[in-house]
This record gives sequence, C-alpha cells and structure tokens, in this order.
Amino acid sequence: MAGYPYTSLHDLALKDIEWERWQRLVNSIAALFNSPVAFINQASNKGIEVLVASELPTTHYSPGGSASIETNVYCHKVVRSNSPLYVKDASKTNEWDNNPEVTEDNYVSYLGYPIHWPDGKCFGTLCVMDTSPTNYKQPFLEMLEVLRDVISSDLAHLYKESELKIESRLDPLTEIHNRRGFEEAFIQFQKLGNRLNRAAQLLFIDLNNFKKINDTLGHKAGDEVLKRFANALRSCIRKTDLLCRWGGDEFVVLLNNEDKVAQKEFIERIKEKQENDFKNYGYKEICFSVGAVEVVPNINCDLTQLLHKADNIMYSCKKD
Ligand SMILES: Nc1nc2c(ncn2[C@@H]2O[C@H](COP(=O)(O)OP(=O)(O)OP(=O)(O)O)[C@@H](O)[C@H]2O)c(=O)[nH]1
Repeated sequence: MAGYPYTSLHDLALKDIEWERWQRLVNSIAALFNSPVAFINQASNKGIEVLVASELPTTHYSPGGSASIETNVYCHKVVRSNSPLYVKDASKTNEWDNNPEVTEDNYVSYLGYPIHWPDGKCFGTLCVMDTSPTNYKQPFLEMLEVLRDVISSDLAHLYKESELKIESRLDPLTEIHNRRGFEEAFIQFQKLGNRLNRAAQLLFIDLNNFKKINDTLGHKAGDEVLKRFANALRSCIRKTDLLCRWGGDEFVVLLNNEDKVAQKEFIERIKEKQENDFKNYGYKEICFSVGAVEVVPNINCDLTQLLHKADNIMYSCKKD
C-alpha cells in the first residue's frame, strides 16, 4: 500500500486554502515551544506528507516531502491510533530505534495531535519535535490541542468548499455533469487530446416527444424518464468518457475513442439498453435523436461550434 486513501491537499485546486495562516501558526508553535521543528502533516496517498513546515534552519523536512507507510515515523502512530502522542525521550524505549527522524536527524522528542476530517477520521497531524528530551507543561499540551482544533475547523470549511464545487457541477436530477461541469471537464479532456493528438467523438442527444410524457403522465413521470435515460447512457460509456445533461431533455456524450465507428456502436448500445429499460417501465414509445461529430485534435475543438454542428445533425435526423 502506497499511503492513506486521501489525495494530497497539494493536489487539490482549492482556492481558499489557508496556507499563509497555517504557515504563521506553525512558525509560532516552533517559537513558543522553543523547538527546532513544527509541522502540519497529512496522511495522504503518499504516506505522511509535510504540508507546512516551520521556516527555521533547524527544520530538516520541507513541504511535499513524505515518509512511506512502512517507515516508523512518529506521525504514523498518531494517525493509526487517531490519538495524541507525546514521546519525551525516544532513547528511553526501543520503539523508535528504526525511526529515521531519530537515527538521522536526532529528533528525540515528539508531541503530536491528530487533525480530523469533518467525519472524525484522521486527516494528519500537528506536531513539534526536538533534538533534546522535553517535559512540556500541561498548558503547552492544551495549547497545541486547541491549535489543532483551529486547523480541523479550517479543514471543515475546505471540505465544504470542495463538496460545493462538486455539487455545482452536477445536475441534481440525474447526478451527471451539468453544462458547467461538462464545459470544465471538456477543457481538460481537450488539452490531453491535443497533446496526444487523439481524436474523440461528441454526440448530442435529444429525446423525442418528451413533452408528451410531461403533458400526459405528469412532470414526476417526466423526471423519472430523464433519470432512467441518464442511467442508461451512463451504463453504456466508459469511465474515461464524459456525460452531461445539457438541459431539459438534451444530453451530451464525449466518447474517448478515435474510431468513428464508436459513435454508431454507442448509439446501437444505447438504443438496445433504453428499449429494454423503457419497455419494462411501460414507456415503449420513447426514442431519441442523435447528432455526432468528430473532435479532431488541434483543429476543430471549439465546444460551442462542435455542439452547434452536432445539434444541426441531430435536428435533421429528428425531422427525417
Ligand atoms: N419532467 C421534466 N421536464 C422537463 C425538465 N426540463 C425540461 N422539461 C420539459 O421538457 C420538454 C422539452 O420539450 P421539447 O423541447 O419540445 O422536446 P420534445 O417534446 O422532446 O420535442 P422534440 O425534441 O421536438 O422531439 C418541455 O416540456 C420542458 O418543460 C425536467 O427537469 N423535468
């Protein structure tokens, strides 16, 4: 196992992260404890990763540095037990004999508190280390605990922000990308496609006579049809493809496939799936129209133009 099941905060595009405040806080902790190092560490997919380190010449590890899950560093014990650890003098036990923080950097004293995710799971640690044995008084321990709470509360805000970010890019009814989410994902997709010189297939799909369902069976039944259709689409694409409810009864699919045949195969798959699904559900007459275009890397990759073209093709199919 490479690390813990969380992405490094450094890899998340969170705008409001409190790096500067966290930095000042860590520097102040090192000064107050008169210690050569203080850190905020994260239990990330890299192991224990330094997020913020005190800015002192005596601080030997810097942000981005990490210790793998197999290394016997103090923080792993805090994360695994999700409880504080105070080692006053590591030389008094043999537990830390193979800890490189002790053997290589002589950090024989460690005080660390777990920082929590909003659900109570361990996010990482707030810790101070020293090259001499220590015997911190109770108010110092309490102060570090309170500062840990401040970081946990910052984290709860960040968590909310990233959740909101995800929510604002999903269509609440079908739980697939909304227009905004798709447009953003398309930009990333396109960058990669251009770099790799890889084509893709874009499909604009519109349900036929959907209004009739609303008018005859009610809006709720209409919603159910949209959800079922989105699920049918989802089951016919790969994880590397993109799916979006463009609006109303319109959907957009981007197939990460260079072969134009993929368009036809996808349409066949979705027809078969949707016919079976809706037959069971009692909506035999539901069908859809599709317009498909190829996204050619570095040539025709403007989303608005591509969708306009696909929409026109779809519309002429609908009329036929
Ligand atoms: N139930 C439900 N209906 C919606 C939703 N969003 C849009 N609609 C309805 O979808 C209908 C779309 O109508 P049209 O664009 O005429 O589509 P259509 O009836 O499929 O007609 P054609 O596309 O020409 O086949 C409108 O009646 C909208 O009110 C939604 O979230 N839920």
